[in-house]
Amino acid sequence: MSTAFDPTVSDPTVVVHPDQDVLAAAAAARLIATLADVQARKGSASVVLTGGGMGIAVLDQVRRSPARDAVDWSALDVYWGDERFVPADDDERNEKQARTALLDHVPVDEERVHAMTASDGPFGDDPDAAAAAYAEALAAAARSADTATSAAQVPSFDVLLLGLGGEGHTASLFPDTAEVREERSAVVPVRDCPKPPPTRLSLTLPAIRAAEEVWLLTAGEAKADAVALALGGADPVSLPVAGARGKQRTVWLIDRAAAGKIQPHSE
Ligand SMILES: O=C1O[C@H](COP(=O)(O)O)[C@@H](O)[C@H](O)[C@H]1O
Repeated sequence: MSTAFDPTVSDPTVVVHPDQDVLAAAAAARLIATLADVQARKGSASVVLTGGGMGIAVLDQVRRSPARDAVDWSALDVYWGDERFVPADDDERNEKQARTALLDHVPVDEERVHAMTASDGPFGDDPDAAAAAYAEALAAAARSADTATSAAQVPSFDVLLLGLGGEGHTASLFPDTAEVREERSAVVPVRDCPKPPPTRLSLTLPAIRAAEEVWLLTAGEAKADAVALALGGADPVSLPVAGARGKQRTVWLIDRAAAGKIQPHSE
């Protein structure tokens, strides 16, 4: 699997901030401005949220920003790129963390908050059924969008946020797995994950690549090897984050420590 010379996705841009606090504040400002711009243009916007330390720190900064109500929260569709398949009130759940950091504090339309099902939800402890249900919800949203073709499996998300692990996972796509090779489904169940909790749900790389803008958010020296390898053109099967690209923009928003091993020619 490769993204080299793929005309349907964008080349990465890298923005390096001095430290993780500046990064979180700057990414929050960028997110507010981008969603407000999209809403001015189209009337509504969509965002795909991520879990992980930096993803949640950015939402926390959006909540704290005096500019946060530049976004019309009632005209925003909220999705997730991955979810830990645990009970709804488990602190590990990405949805719960996002609600605590931001969504519980802004007037989102709950009908437009599209969380992945929890393990105590309507499908019980069945990640296959939960993944299939999320895929169907995405396909239905794509069918109802003015700009989508009837064949679209997912909406053209306006902004899709991702984090990454030191071994190169992104969303819940881990290296050298069947899930990272998945070409047909938009959403997959993921079992036996090397990072706990072991069972998760994840968008696939083709679903991620349907986004207009993909933003990779990460900080710290522990991520520096993965960042450098991804920007150096690694194979997405062995380094999933290397395959995360947006149609219009792919932006790496990182701190100096995470940028420490980037080779000059790989930006
Ligand atoms: O488990 C997860 O981890 C990644 C990265 O998180 P980080 O805390 O190491 O930055 C995140 O992107 C993903 O959404 C989450 O489920």
